Amino acid sequence: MNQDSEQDRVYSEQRDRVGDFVFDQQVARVFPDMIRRSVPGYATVINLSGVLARQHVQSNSNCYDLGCSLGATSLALQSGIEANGCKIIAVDNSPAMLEQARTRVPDLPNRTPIDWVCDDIRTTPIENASLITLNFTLQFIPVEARKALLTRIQRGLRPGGILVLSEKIAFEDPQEEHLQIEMHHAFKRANGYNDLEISQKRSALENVLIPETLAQHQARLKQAGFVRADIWFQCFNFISLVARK
Ligand SMILES: Nc1ncnc2c1ncn2[C@@H]1O[C@H](C[S@+](CC[C@H]([NH3+])C(=O)[O-])CC(=O)[O-])[C@@H](O)[C@H]1O
Ligand SMILES: O=C(O)C(=O)Cc1ccccc1
Repeated sequence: MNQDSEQDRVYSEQRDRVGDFVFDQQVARVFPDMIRRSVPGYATVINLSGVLARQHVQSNSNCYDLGCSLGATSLALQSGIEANGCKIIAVDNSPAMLEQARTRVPDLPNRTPIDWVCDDIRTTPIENASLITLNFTLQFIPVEARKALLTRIQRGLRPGGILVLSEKIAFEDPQEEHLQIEMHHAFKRANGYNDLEISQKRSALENVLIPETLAQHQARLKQAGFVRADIWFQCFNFISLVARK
């Protein structure tokens, strides 16, 4: 079990009706354990976001962590940033998540400051950015709103700026889709989730987390004005892309 959170048992009891997944207090309390046991490669993607920050963050610029949850990515960015005069703006619209993020992450002197903002990433202002992360967040935005958000992100980036986009993806080939999902479920089982937990959470996420294919992501990033978008990480049906302005 993760040292800094309770064990995730949210879907362990049989439910008559499984409602839509929400980022409420019950989820916020167990979130580090839930995401570590559910997303293959999560720690790698988050830690390496810090390496990309070291490489790309420009002095006197902003970094945005969109859908920051408890602030894991913001902390990695803070450790990675070497440039001076920067600010990290961590945005999430779940009050339960942000409340915990604010208490968990200490305000350290001589480090890039983190502003915690409770807001909808579809409308929050984005400006003077050299690095923006969407780590496992775009998948929760309604599909029809994704292009407008990516376009605003592209416009908020400085020349040379990057977007780190990490997502659960779908596959065009139904056989590959099936094999990847089976491997993901095997990963969850290996991490102690039972079949009831896996299937109830799957139902809860069905209308809430909408994965798209790599081709759909890359085409839309181009439409939003990014010059290229390259995969730098994949584990089963989870990927991370770096998109360049
Ligand atoms: N419209 C929205 N506006 C703001 N926040 C939103 C919105 N929709 C969803 N969220 C927020 O996006 C986050 C997604 S979790 C990100 C993990 C994190 N990046 C991490 O590095 O640990 C991923 C997951 O749970 O799989 C949640 O905190 C939501 O409240
Ligand atoms: O659990 C899953 O199947 C996921 O796709 C990842 C996830 C992790 C944490 C909250 C919601 C979804």
